[in-house]
Amino acid sequence: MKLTTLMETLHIYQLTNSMEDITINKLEMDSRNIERGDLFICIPGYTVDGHDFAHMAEEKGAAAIIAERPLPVSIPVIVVNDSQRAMAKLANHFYHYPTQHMHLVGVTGTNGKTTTSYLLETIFQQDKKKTGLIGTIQMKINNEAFEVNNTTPDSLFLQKHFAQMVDSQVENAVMEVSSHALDLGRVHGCDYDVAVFTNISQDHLDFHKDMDDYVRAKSLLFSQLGNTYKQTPKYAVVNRDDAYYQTFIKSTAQEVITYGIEHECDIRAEQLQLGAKGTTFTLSTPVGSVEINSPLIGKFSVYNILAAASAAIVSNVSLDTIKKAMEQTSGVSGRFEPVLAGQDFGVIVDYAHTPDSLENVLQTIKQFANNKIHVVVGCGGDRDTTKRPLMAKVAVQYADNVILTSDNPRSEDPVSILQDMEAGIEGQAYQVVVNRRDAIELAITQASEDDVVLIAGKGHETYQEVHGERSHFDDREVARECIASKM
Ligand SMILES: CC(=O)N[C@H]1[C@@H](OP(=O)(O)OP(=O)(O)OC[C@H]2O[C@@H](n3ccc(=O)[nH]c3=O)[C@H](O)[C@@H]2O)O[C@H](CO)[C@@H](O)[C@@H]1O[C@H](C)C(=O)N[C@@H](C)C(=O)N[C@H](CCC(=O)O)C(=O)O
Ligand SMILES: Nc1ncnc2c1ncn2[C@@H]1O[C@H](COP(=O)(O)OP(=O)(O)OP(=O)(O)O)[C@@H](O)[C@H]1O
Ligand SMILES: N[C@H](CCC[C@H](N)C(=O)O)C(=O)O
Ligand SMILES: [Mg+2]
Repeated sequence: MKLTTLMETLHIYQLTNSMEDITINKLEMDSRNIERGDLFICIPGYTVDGHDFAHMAEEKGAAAIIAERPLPVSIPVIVVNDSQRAMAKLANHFYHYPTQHMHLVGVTGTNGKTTTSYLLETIFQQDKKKTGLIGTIQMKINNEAFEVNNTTPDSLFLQKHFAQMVDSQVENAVMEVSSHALDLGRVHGCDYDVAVFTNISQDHLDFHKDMDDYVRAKSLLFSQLGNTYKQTPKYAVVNRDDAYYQTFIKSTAQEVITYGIEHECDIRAEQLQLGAKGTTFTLSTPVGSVEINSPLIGKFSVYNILAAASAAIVSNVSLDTIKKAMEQTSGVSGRFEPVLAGQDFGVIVDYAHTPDSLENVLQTIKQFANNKIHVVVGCGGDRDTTKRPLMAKVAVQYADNVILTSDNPRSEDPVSILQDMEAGIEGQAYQVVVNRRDAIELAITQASEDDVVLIAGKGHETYQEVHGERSHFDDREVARECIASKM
């Protein structure tokens, strides 16, 4: 694309050199990936400043640079106030506004985004749609999976892959929208048709200054809904049972659909029966009622089903299709995933890494457990430190045998993370085993018939990051190995 054409989307900028006759090969925010003819966008990051790599980009053949200040290079520099924001607009323009050509659902909230997104993808596939999905575990285009580094990647990645989805005839896409992404403008220009709110509880207070700031960031998905190009109806899908529901409703000028269990709302789960092997309820909606028999377990799973079903209903999917999809799905990788290796006790791997999700999962296990509950849990390093004592407190409140261990300590000292966790425990018994494999092994060794071992925090993850080094680690694999050596 001609640089002059690309720049039509930016209205306020200064230019240090003529940009006539420059053709842009692709947009790039990382100097290490620059190829001849690319437009390099300098982003001031949390670790380094992209402006410091302008020389490298020039040497590698960049045709021009977007920056927040003039730079000593000989290629044209286009100076903007906010290069993240400019990048989102340029990426959208460069890839021809791909989200205008699909039905796009964004899911935000503290817990349940990944699960709700997968449930919705299953419903859309049951509805015979070509689908796209972007989230914590991976990106999917129809049934092909691709790796992602963030739950909600940067705008360049997003628009590029939305364009790939358009090329693959994707009709319906669903994505998780993290509070970081909303705050950093990664999703500016994404033309959502439906915004879904799951719930709010404490997380990410390292990044956001307090809960109000965190909720404000999440609510941007709703305030920005319809703030785009496609003139189609937009819907805000809101959990009526969450304490913050009003904030999300008031943030949007679009049509609101509420869902829930406890309160009067548009889409509701009635005659709810929570069982150890699955859940049954009547999905009561403005377009009729249908009975759902889901293999998913726990009240929190019902909320995820309701969120997905509500988004599907406003996306014109029939109740019959929703029912079929919800009865066939076997759940999401690493979310309340049982490890079945012939043992006479239960082992569950779950991605609970917040106080609220840990409490939900332990409450669910407690409801059905016939014997002792063991929990192996840690907290991530370089993340919200205030959730550490709270997670430990929840663990001792519900479990009979608590083993505190390492999650992904990242750059932090594993022992000091554990000390932060221990500060939340007053008087109750617990064990500390720094090495995660040893901790899992201990729990499995100590488990007796009909006990349940919950291995929390890492779910689908297939690595562990200790002292900044990543190595292969999969809770499910380790659990299987420990069960095998016990038998
Ligand atoms: C705090 C944060 O969000 N960081 C994100 C940010 O990284 P950063 O600011 O450290 O980037 P940086 O390394 O300083 O680099 C700045 C710029 O210089 C460029 N650069 C750098 C080196 C070089 O040699 N040349 C060069 O051009 C980089 O490409 C970049 O454009 O930009 C990166 C690229 O987009 C992100 O991958 C990275 O996410 C990191 C991995 C991260 O951990 N983010 C978490 C906090 C996050 O965003 N989580 C949310 C929510 C998770 C959930 O609850 O589900 C998510 O959406 O994933
Ligand atoms: N609706 C819910 N309410 C509370 N807890 C939930 C809910 N759904 C799932 N959980 C718990 O939270 C964990 C994470 O679920 P999920 O991956 O779906 O959430 P997420 O919002 O995508 O998380 P992340 O922010 O890490 O991407 C699950 O393993 C489970 O323990
Ligand atoms: N999206 C979350 C995932 C946390 C998962 C946990 N295993 C950890 O590494 O802290 C985060 O980046 O904070
Ligand atoms: Mg997720």
